[in-house]
Amino acid sequence: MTEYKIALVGFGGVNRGFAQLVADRNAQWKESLGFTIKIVGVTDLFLGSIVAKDGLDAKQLVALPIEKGALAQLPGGNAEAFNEAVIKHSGADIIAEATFTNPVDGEPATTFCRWALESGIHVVTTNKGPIALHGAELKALARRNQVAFEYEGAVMSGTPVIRLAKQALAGANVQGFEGILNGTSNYVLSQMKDGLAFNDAVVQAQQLGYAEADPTADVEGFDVRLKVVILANELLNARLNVSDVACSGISNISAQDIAQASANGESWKLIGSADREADGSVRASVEARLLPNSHPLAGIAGATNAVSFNTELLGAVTVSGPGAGRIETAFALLSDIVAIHTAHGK
Ligand SMILES: NC(=O)c1ccc[n+]([C@@H]2O[C@H](COP(=O)([O-])OP(=O)(O)OC[C@H]3O[C@@H](n4cnc5c(N)ncnc54)[C@H](O)[C@@H]3O)[C@@H](O)[C@H]2O)c1
Ligand SMILES: N[C@@H](CCO)C(=O)O
Repeated sequence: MTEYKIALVGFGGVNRGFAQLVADRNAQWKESLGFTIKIVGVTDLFLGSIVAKDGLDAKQLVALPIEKGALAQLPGGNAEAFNEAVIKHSGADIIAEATFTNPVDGEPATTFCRWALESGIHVVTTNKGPIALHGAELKALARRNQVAFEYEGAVMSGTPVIRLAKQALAGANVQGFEGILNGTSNYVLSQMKDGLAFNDAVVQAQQLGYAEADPTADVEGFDVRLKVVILANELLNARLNVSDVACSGISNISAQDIAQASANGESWKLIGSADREADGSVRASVEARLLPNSHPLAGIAGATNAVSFNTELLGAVTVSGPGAGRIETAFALLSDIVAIHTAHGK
């Protein structure tokens, strides 16, 4: 029986959700997935850090109060976040990286991924920054060190669109995609349709664990822009940079605009899209669009996301599912570990 030793880098909503899954389901995974998980380290800027080579009690971690330096309350814990020591020296086989997404330079998460990969440790991450901004370099580093770099949760949370499009649609020739790729902004638009004010809807999305640390990234389209870059580079072999993608958000859509759209049988949606052009180049954008209610993406409500892949052989293939949420995104980390087990497991 394989036991994976995991260190959690960032212990906010997603990695706490992952600890919750371990607490509730580890015994079940032994039967259904053929492995179990031992959490051997946690490090978080706010909570501190801890290493326990014999394993930490996942239930105890889930119950940890969200207080500055809280990990110091556990035996052997420290109020300081010794990120490098936890990543390199906790004895982990896999690092689960879930710190803040930095849409500007992807740091410090990219450095965390480099430390792990250079040390021969697999990385699973839900952080969009390292992949959108440094994906090619990190994938090459993983290959050189014969370890995995997996990031299914970076796009559409627990809904497995990256693997689905790369593996199950291989040969169908994806030519482009359009989708609702941000749970927070879609939640805000849905709540505004039901009469809630923009700012109150953003606060609700934060409370539900959907929003980025700075929700400007959600409502101004920056988060979708990272996801468009990730999907276009993965599926269309594009080499897009963030600056190649024209980007605007939903903050200028008023309650009146939404009411007017409803009266006309239309809905506002924040759409990220990319298409291969006749000359082989890829054009991508993020913008709010007014869709007729008959459009397949118009009825996608709340934090649900959906993406429609335009394929040469099948036409449109549309996938919809959770686009944000703590447990939903923690599931993506589990699916990455399953992929590692399939490719590298004994
Ligand atoms: N929440 C979601 O629905 C969701 C979905 C998909 C992807 N993501 C991505 O997953 C990541 C984690 O999301 P979350 O909701 O858990 O965020 P969060 O804000 O709840 O948690 C992030 C944690 O990282 C810690 N952190 C930040 N910088 C750090 C550093 N330099 N060193 C150590 N710890 C640091 C913070 O203290 C915080 O506890 C983000 O990159 C987010 O964009 C989140
Ligand atoms: N803040 C992001 C999390 C998922 O990447 C969203 O709302 O979609």
